[in-house]
Amino acid sequence: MVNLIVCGICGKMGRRIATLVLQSGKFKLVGATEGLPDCIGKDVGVVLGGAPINIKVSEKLSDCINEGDCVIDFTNCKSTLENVRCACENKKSIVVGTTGCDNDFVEQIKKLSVMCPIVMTPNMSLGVNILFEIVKETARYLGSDFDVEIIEMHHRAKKDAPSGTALKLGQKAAEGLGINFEQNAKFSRFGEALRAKNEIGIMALRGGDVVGEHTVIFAGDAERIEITHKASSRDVFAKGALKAALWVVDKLPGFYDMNDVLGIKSK
Ligand SMILES: NC(=O)C1=CN([C@@H]2O[C@H](COP(=O)(O)OP(=O)(O)OC[C@H]3O[C@@H](n4cnc5c(N)ncnc54)[C@H](OP(=O)(O)O)[C@@H]3O)[C@@H](O)[C@H]2O)C=CC1
Ligand SMILES: O=C(O)C1=N[C@H](C(=O)O)C[C@H](O)C1
Repeated sequence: MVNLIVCGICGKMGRRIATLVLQSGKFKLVGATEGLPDCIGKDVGVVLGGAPINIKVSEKLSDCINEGDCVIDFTNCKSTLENVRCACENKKSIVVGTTGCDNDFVEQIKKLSVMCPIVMTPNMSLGVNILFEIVKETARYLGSDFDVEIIEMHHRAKKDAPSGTALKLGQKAAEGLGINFEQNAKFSRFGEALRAKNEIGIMALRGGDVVGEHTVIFAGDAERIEITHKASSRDVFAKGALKAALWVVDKLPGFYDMNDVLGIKSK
């Protein structure tokens, strides 16, 4: 049984993770945190729409960290960094799903991972993690005669763009092509925009309640490959996060991703 703390319990992902945890025989929910003032101090069971379970929503991870073995964090960059620091200083493991953070954030998380095991990935679904590898391999086979374009669509409440997943898909395509992603990424187009060789285009659409959709297009002369992943429920991410928590809880300090959790060997 893994004693789990969920950060961002009143958010879209936090709610689904905590609900699945309460239905699972492998986890015990021992703590939760939230930034929303209306949610802090409430009973977690009530927050999730059920009966009280005698666990209160804390304002800070340091208020409940002693109870847990592992933390799952889907919040925002500032809060995630504080939570990773707190987990590592207390020798706990942590799974991070937060996206939209800059390179400096990633470097700081990597530095902290010398103290505790951290799984961090922009997408915890099995399908997308397979897609990452398919995209890398497809780019490698097709080479630079095929133009790579990435389109993502998410719900109207998503705060960051493009999605962390779209960025990682771009990185995977760049790896397959043997080029630098940052130097070749082209975010949206407007006005004069003749396509450069090796450009990797990334477009973000927002609207409605779309859970998460990503399409990678390889456009050649007279033929085109389009590979799409559509998530129709946040449970695919929540189940991936729980799989990561079960995996990471007894690991040595280090920085891990879903390939480690799922046993995917990137070629
Ligand atoms: N890796 C993956 O598989 C996935 C990643 N994500 C990413 O996860 C993140 C969260 O997504 P989602 O759940 O949809 O977003 P939400 O905005 O619905 O939830 C985030 C929650 O975290 C809360 N929060 C803010 N500050 C703190 C704090 N200091 N302590 C605790 N909680 C805090 C927010 O409160 P407030 O509203 O007050 O800020 C909010 O309730 C995003 O970056 C998203 O892109 C999402 C789905 C899958
Ligand atoms: O904010 C979301 O909802 C999602 N965010 C992740 C991302 O930015 O890649 C993953 C998923 O597509 C849902």
